[in-house]
Amino acid sequence: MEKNVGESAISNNETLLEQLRQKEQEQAILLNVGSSIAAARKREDLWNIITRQLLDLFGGKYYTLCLINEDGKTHTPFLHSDERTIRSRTEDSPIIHEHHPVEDGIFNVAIASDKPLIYDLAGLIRNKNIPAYIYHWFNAGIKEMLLVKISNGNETKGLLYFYSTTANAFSPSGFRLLTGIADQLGTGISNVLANEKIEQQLEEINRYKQRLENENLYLQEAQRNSGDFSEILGTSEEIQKVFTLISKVAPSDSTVLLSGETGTGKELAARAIHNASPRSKKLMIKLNCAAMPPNLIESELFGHEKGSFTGALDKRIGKFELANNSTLLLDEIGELPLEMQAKLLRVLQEKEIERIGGRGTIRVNVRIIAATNRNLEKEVQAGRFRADLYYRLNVFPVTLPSLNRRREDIPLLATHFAERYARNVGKPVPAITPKAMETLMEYSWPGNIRELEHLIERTVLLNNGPTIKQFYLPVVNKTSGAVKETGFKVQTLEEVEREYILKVLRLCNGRIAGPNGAAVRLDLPSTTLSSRMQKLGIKKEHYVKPDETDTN
Ligand SMILES: Nc1ncnc2c1ncn2[C@@H]1O[C@H](COP(=O)(O)OP(=O)(O)OP(=O)(O)O)[C@@H](O)[C@H]1O
Repeated sequence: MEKNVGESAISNNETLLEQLRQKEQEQAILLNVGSSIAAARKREDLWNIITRQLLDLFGGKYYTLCLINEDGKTHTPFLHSDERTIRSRTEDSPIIHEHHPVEDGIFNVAIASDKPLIYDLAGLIRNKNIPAYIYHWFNAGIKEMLLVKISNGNETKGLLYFYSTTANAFSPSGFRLLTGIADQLGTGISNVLANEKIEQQLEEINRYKQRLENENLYLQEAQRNSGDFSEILGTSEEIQKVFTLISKVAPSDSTVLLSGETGTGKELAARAIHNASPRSKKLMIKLNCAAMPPNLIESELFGHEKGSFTGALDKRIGKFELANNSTLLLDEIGELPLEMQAKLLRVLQEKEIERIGGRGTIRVNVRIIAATNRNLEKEVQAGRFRADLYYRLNVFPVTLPSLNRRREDIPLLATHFAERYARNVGKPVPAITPKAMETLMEYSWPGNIRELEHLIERTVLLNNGPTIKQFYLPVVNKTSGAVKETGFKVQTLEEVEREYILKVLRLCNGRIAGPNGAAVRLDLPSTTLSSRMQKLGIKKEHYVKPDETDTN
């Protein structure tokens, strides 16, 4: 009897010792895993801890860690085993599903329980209304599932599921350790989420910084260009009429519609109006309606909120907002797609804009100057331009004369450009001989002042000596302005480039950007192609048949 008492005392001691050892072991594990969790800053750190340490420790093969969403009604996988390693006969992977209901008969039960729960899957699927993911796991050969609630203090964050391919893999003896680790995971997850938020905010700040830098560059560029446009030259009666109109309209807030052939100085006139207006302290903002795909014009004009459409990675301030209390030049207004015409009209009427994806309207005070080389009246008759928008823009029309109609200004302009470009390249200013000037006077100037300017720039660069004796102009029939049939026509590189771009544009059905656009064929960024086209005076009507213009 005594011996028995002694034996049971020994065995009691051994049990106590065993329990003590187990507790010490658990504490060592808790300490080890706990310090790894405390050091975790990124999601992948936690993924590594669960995948490499916890699965083995508790006898699981796969796991999913789901967090309750802000709505409190759904949960979403936050971390899970590598999906490629899970082979299930159900094609539909529950892991990739974004939202699962909390009240699914399993999740809600497990988060309400103080202890971890073990489920036998074969038994579970005999019940009705079992969530789809249980079938998925069953089909992947899962026999048992262990669930433990994840909390941070009093806040229930979610649930950790362990899955085992063998029966009786999980044991309640590990519950104390598992609960301890789950608590640490709760804190670890909160840290990682806070860190992710900080990184996201930093990224956002960097993007804003980048955007501000871009806007700053744009403004600096506009400022630089405005220096070039400060003077409209000409003494002809035609240009004097324009001066009078500009000086009359400039001080007001009236909308101005500038028309005239390409290169006649519409943008220059717009800058002159702005510079002579009370808004001149602010920069004039310009949007070229033809130089970008129609779907981008809206966001260029009105801006967009981050994520408002695919590709809207950032919030963007539109030109209307940038031009607040200043002037907005809508260049090539005749190219504006009909749908955008309606939106522009609304803004002009309401004087408020709404960013794409924005929640409210923003009041703006913008003076509009529109420019076009199309005959807008004809465009209205052809149904390509809204009559109501035309009347709203045509408050104060100013037509810039073609160079043909102000030939007497050619010597003044040619001398001015020769001076400017010689100074630019550090050469002495060349004089233009009367004979050379005569050839300029005889030419038809389809590209107007821009063409004259480019010719002089080229000539100044190539010219040696103190005088320009000759200009290399396309050979034209003086009366008809047509090129002579000489078999071979010497063309400037710029003309060849112009023709070649036009050919490619026609080949691409007038498309500039996009996979089938001319920019791709020419291996150029579409913005570069658009600015080349602008420099070369290439207009839409040069490469799109009139009946196609509004569909392009
Ligand atoms: N009267 C002028 N005096 C001096 N330079 C001028 C004059 N008119 C135009 N220019 C010059 O000619 C070039 C073309 O002018 P601008 O860009 O204003 O023409 P545009 O009519 O707006 O052309 P587009 O319709 O092709 O946009 C510019 O470099 C400008 O400096």
